[in-house]
Amino acid sequence: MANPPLSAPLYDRISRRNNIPRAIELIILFLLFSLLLYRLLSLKDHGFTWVLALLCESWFTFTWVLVISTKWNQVEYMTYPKRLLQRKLELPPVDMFVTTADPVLEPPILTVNTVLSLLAVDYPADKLACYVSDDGASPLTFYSLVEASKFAKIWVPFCKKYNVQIRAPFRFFSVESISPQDVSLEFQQEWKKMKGEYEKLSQKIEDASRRSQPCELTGDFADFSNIQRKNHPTIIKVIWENKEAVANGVPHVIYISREKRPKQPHHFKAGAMNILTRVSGMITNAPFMLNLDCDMYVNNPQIVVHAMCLLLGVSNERDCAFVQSPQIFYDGLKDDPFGNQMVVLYEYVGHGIVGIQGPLYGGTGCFHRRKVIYGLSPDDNEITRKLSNEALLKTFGRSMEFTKSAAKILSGMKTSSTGPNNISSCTETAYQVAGCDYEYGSSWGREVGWMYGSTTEDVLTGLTIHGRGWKSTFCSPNPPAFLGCAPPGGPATMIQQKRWATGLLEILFTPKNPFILILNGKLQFRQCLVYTWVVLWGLQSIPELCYAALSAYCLITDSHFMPKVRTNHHHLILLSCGLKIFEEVLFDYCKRS
Ligand SMILES: O=c1ccn([C@@H]2O[C@H](COP(=O)(O)OP(=O)(O)O[C@H]3O[C@H](CO)[C@@H](O)[C@H](O)[C@H]3O)[C@@H](O)[C@H]2O)c(=O)[nH]1
Ligand SMILES: [Mn+2]
Repeated sequence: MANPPLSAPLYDRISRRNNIPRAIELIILFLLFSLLLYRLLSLKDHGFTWVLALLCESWFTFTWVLVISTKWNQVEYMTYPKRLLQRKLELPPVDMFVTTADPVLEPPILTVNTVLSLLAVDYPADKLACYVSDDGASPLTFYSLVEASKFAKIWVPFCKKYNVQIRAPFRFFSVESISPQDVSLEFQQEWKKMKGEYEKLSQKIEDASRRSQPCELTGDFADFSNIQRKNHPTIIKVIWENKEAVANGVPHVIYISREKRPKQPHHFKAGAMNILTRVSGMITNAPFMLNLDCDMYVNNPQIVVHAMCLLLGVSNERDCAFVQSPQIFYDGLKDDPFGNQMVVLYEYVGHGIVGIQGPLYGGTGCFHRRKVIYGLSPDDNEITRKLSNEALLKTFGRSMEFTKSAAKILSGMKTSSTGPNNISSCTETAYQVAGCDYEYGSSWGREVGWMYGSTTEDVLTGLTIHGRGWKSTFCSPNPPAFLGCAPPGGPATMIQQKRWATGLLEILFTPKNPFILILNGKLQFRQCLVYTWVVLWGLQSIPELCYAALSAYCLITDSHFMPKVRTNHHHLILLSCGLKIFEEVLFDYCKRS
């Protein structure tokens, strides 16, 4: 096939045809309204149960309206990495962030795999830097990363030479078995060697985790001696520096454990992300940033190029503040009984949001434009005012070096990755911006960076960005960009959902809540409905619980809260249930086919 012309678009935005689901959803809405009307008309003949049923059903109808609006225009993006590479542009630098917080709950071997998969992506290594934030200040995590970066020097070339698909070794060696027919002898030998080396690495980490200290706390490890997890100074270590800026080498690896003091708020992940942003701003200052949770590895090595198709390919930057990939989990339970895979959320609701103002920021698997994180609006008329020294110091804090680097980003100046031999010197100044009193009096967490005030900092941060008038895009290449590790179900899932429900409700009590943002006119009306649905998600449990309890109550008291079958309305209810089931089956069918 002939190559497409160089001017061919880097992506396509495709609207899904969903007329049948739309029709079904509208019929269900009609039936819900009929039920409400029926209840209202016959309310005086019944007592408390009907009032309660009416209240619950009103809530369900309200959320159904929000859901219909959300799912109405479903959109997909197709990206064409080959076209981007064909253009032979100089690809922009990307800073890659990984957050980890607890070496027990998040075993370092997982973090190591995430980091290795990032180091091995198909993108020029001299344009990449990987920053790991460790909120656990754990010498074990640091030790594991040091060992992993040694392994990376053979792993990365191996992956690139054989174009390995899965570049997180623990998955590669567990999923991919070599079949002698279709691979060369050379590959088989290297595969065995690599497997042996990876086993040695995991054994080392495993042994280290059994000891009270992974190794002697001297030399590079001296900073970890006599510290407490919640009370220690900043530790920044350049684990590996790609000194000669080799495009085929291993990207820089930098370890950061921010300062923690018992009385200072640390703002959980949002705080960690802001430190990563600042420290990387002092060192590589890439215009794009990818962030991953430590338990989510890169499953599609082309993902950075896919994301660049969107970030560089949009005719107006306003259409793409960030590129979000779906959260997909490996090794889920059969048939996903706890809904951990969030299939409906991403497949239907998610694609609907993509068709409005763009996907919500999901906290992981997302590429941000650094300048958007620095508070820029799509058509910022005040940029010169923002760039005055005084304004910069007020917004970004007292570091002159950092404000200089922020000014470069805000003014759109090209920031190349730092040349050879200067990363280590930058880390000296980076200590200042990682201290816990640095943000005091600045706009971090309020106007710039990841937002504080909610444990679901991701939704709040994305909302703030949409509230400034930006749109976002969705990138779901095949194979999936990233794969994560879902809680196994049971209590772990419940604790996580409780945290999300609380965090989402907290958003209502911040000045960035969707109802305030809509007033300034930049958050689109239907996007505001999406956020309303999302932040009220936790409250849905109240009417659901009441509705479920109603049937039990009616059984005990020998009453009823559903229209009696002998009345004329039973067919409506049956029809509504039937349609709902039909819709689910249809969706399931469409997805599988
Ligand atoms: O004080 C903290 C707490 C958490 N984390 C990291 O934040 C990430 C997410 O935390 P986790 O406890 O795994 O939360 P989940 O509920 O699994 O995460 C989902 O929900 C979060 C809040 O909405 C998002 O930030 C995440 O990206 C999203 O995957 C992990 O990498 C943690 O290591 C920190 O760095 N510091
Ligand atoms: Mn998690």
